[in-house]
Amino acid sequence: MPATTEHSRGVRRVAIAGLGAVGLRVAEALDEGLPGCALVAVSANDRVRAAERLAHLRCPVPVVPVEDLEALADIVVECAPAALLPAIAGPFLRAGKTVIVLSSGAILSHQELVQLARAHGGQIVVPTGALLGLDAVTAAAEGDIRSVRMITRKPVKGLVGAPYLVEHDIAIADITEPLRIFDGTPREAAIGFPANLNVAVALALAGIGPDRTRLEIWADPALTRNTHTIEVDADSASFTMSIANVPTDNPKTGRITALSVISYLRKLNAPLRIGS
Ligand SMILES: NC(=O)C1=CN([C@@H]2O[C@H](COP(=O)(O)OP(=O)(O)OC[C@H]3O[C@@H](n4cnc5c(N)ncnc54)[C@H](O)[C@@H]3O)[C@@H](O)[C@H]2O)C=CC1
Ligand SMILES: O=C([O-])CC(=O)C(=O)O
Repeated sequence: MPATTEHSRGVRRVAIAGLGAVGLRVAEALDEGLPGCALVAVSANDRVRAAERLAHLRCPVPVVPVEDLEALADIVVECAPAALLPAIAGPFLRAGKTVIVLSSGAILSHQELVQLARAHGGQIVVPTGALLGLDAVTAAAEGDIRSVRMITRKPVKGLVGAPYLVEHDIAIADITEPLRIFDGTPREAAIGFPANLNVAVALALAGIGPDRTRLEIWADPALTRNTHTIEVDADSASFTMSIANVPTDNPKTGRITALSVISYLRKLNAPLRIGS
């Protein structure tokens, strides 16, 4: 029997759960064509509106409830509100399939999903998303990382309404100077800023974990972009990296987030694959 090649593996059927800033952009890229991948279905909160948002695609796909996605697809891109992560990921992992998780903060409170993946041969993929350099951090983690620190600066409108601000009675709507609103760990931030700090949890999972990684969050009225700076000190290297994200229509989400998913899907079948 001939060896299986990339070419003969067939097309991977991709579903998208959540048709917001990330989901629609990924759907458009799949519709334009990513070699070896085909968009087969999406889930959305409002099915009529979702069908309208998909109407410009060359090949519109069905809009189905999240529980119906697994029967239709090999891979699901989770880009929905964080609370839906178990409902979206569970069926795919139980079937030994792949889940690309954007709401990475929710992984911390749903470790059972990692157990499910282990038990059934599935895989949870956390793409670099709105961050950068997770390849360097995971490489450094193969050695000894002494410290990881992240400083996030966001425009006010990217932070308003976060549960941490409400609970601690921190008003940022009228600030005129940058204000440090949080100094703690990604584990604490995942609870206090569920729609803002997925990147900090991804960094923590890549490096030294959600309790040893240090995180500061600043609200900055002069900023128009979400910016993240990472400082890593390891026995293999020290590095500092920064990214300033152009927001999408959703001020909490940078444009590069969807592009990170698209590049991951493109790499799945690429004859030359750059970056780990
Ligand atoms: N890992 C990373 O680097 C980043 C992660 N994120 C996270 O990714 C996720 C998606 O982000 P965005 O696309 O910006 O959010 P979004 O708010 O623009 O879109 C989420 C979509 O999910 C839909 N939805 C709500 N209930 C649903 C249901 N029951 N079934 C299916 N869909 C439902 C909403 O209608 C909305 O269209 C969020 O959790 C966000 O925090 C965002 C940016 C960066
Ligand atoms: O962390 C997130 O979920 C989003 C974010 O900061 C960004 O887009 O820059």
